[in-house]
Amino acid sequence: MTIQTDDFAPTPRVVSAAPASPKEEAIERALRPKLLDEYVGQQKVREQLEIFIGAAKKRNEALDHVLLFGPPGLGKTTLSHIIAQELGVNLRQTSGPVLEKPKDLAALLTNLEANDVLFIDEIHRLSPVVEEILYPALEDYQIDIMIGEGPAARSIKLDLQPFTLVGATTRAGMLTNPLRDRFGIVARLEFYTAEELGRIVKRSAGLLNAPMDPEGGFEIARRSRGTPRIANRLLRRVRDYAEVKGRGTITLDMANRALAMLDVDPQGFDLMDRKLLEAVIHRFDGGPVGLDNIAASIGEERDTIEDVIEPYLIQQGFLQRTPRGRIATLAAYRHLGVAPPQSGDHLFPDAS
Ligand SMILES: Nc1ncnc2c1ncn2[C@@H]1O[C@H](COP(=O)(O)OP(=O)(O)OP(=O)(O)O)[C@@H](O)[C@H]1O
Ligand SMILES: [Mg+2]
Repeated sequence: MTIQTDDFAPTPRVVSAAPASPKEEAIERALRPKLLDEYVGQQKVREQLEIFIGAAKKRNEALDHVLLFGPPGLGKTTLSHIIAQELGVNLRQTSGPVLEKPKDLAALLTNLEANDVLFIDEIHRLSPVVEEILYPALEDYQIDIMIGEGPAARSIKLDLQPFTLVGATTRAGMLTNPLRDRFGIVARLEFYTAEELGRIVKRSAGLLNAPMDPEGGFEIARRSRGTPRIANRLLRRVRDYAEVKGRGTITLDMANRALAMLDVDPQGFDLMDRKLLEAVIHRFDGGPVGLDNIAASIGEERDTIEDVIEPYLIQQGFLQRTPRGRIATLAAYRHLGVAPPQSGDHLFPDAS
């Protein structure tokens, strides 16, 4: 397999978890594991799916509907493809914002073959009218559609083939209850450990024919914000760097220098992460501060902060989410080399 490398074209955020360009999406597809066995990490989710998929196949039934949620780049789309592949059925793919009208969804549903997988990305963005026809489809494999217009309009019931809906969202909290209740399997994807990302980087380097020594690979893994998409992206950047500035092999030294150039710090934080922590510490005295104030202060969308930037900072213990707002922890002060305030009461909101 030959895969084009990225050049040094600047992207808005090198550790942004969203795919940067159509070109990057093509590379991602090439690096995507195809089978459950190749899917690294997420052990609990993998074990569950293995059992449920095995059982569904044995009974020749459709798998229960699956909801996948977690921050961008953790492998939701990848997993949806794997589910269809392991079931040995077709995958039809769409997304919440694309399905504008009930008939868009009806067309997809009526074309499904028995036990197929319908993947709806960003399912929290389905419009209410579309969501409405999804309910009976999920429950009874039936849809009600309107034929004709005005006084002559009437509703007819159509039977569907049994199918599996795989829904993906970065925010399970934004799903309506009736929709969430219709998923039999709910899988929350977690950030990956450095060791798991190390395995992903090693596999990708192999597919890209990029020579890499283990220390170089581990450094990339360690600084990838727990996210496979970022690991694969940093790998390609470091590979470019090693080709131009070194002898082509990704070594620890090459990784360190390339990552410094890309402003990815030893913790794996980039400029946006540091900007956020700095704002909370310097402009809001360490917090608590509300999301909207942080958003205004650093010039980012509230949603981006909530979906993309803060989950990792929170998981790593640099930021805390409290009912009164976000708080920078002692780890954040230390990381930025700022002396924590003398009275550290607000760092421990529960103690007051
Ligand atoms: N468990 C994994 N093992 C190996 N590679 C993975 C794994 N999960 C994700 N990847 C890699 O990371 C890339 C991004 O994953 P994917 O597109 O599935 O993320 P996503 O959760 O759908 O993101 P988004 O929320 O932006 O849609 C994939 O192309 C794949 O190469
Ligand atoms: Mg996706």
